[in-house]
Amino acid sequence: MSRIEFLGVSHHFGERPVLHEVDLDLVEHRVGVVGANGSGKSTLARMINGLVTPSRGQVRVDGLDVAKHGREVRRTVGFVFTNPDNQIVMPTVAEDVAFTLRRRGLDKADAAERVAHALERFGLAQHADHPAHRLSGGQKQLLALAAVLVAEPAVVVADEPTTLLDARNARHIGEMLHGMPQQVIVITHHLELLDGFDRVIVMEHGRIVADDTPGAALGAYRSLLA
Ligand SMILES: Nc1ncnc2c1ncn2[C@@H]1O[C@H](COP(=O)(O)OP(=O)(O)OP(=O)(O)O)[C@@H](O)[C@H]1O
Repeated sequence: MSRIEFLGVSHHFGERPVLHEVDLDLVEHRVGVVGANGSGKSTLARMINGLVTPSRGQVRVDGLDVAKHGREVRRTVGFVFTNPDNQIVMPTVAEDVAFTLRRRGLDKADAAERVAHALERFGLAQHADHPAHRLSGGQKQLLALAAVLVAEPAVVVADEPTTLLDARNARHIGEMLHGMPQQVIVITHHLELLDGFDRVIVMEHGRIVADDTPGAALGAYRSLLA
């Protein structure tokens, strides 16, 4: 597994403080992050691959300061957004999955094989040449995940990947995330997604208020919500 460290991380957007002195050392296979709306989860997640740079402190991935080595870190950390429409950039399903690989300079035959394998794995093979925007919401989320995973990142950060999905597709994406060999960091309001995870972090007002096994952490979170 990779090692993701937050060292004294604070953040503010303009005048608004969003994270306060966060210290974390994440080495587990599956880590969940929960918390009320606006508690700072997405900001925390985005710092892992440099989409947000902390106002103070440092985030490191395998010892590399994300603020200084963003490009290198993004080869290790794949990011799945809540809304797949923000992530789909090419006209067809296969082209979208191939896009990351093309940017990495893979030769055509090698890339085509990896794309075919990714589409197969995510049940999208029969849609390879279809327009990506015509897929259903669940299929789009699968496409977004396939497009990230085809590059074989060591870490996948997924920010509320099931929020837009119906229960069946949410379960499917949940199973995918759970079964992946990669280190997975999942931000979610769907607490059942975190069953069997190794560690769950609870955030409130930009602070970590619980950090434990899913049972204990989610118990603490439910008490907070009550
Ligand atoms: N780019 C931005 N500019 C200004 N404020 C922002 C920006 N992004 C987030 N915020 C603010 O930072 C705070 C934390 O937002 P964040 O998205 O990290 O929370 P969250 O826990 O992921 O919330 P949710 O569960 O609603 O997605 C919120 O008050 C939000 O309005």
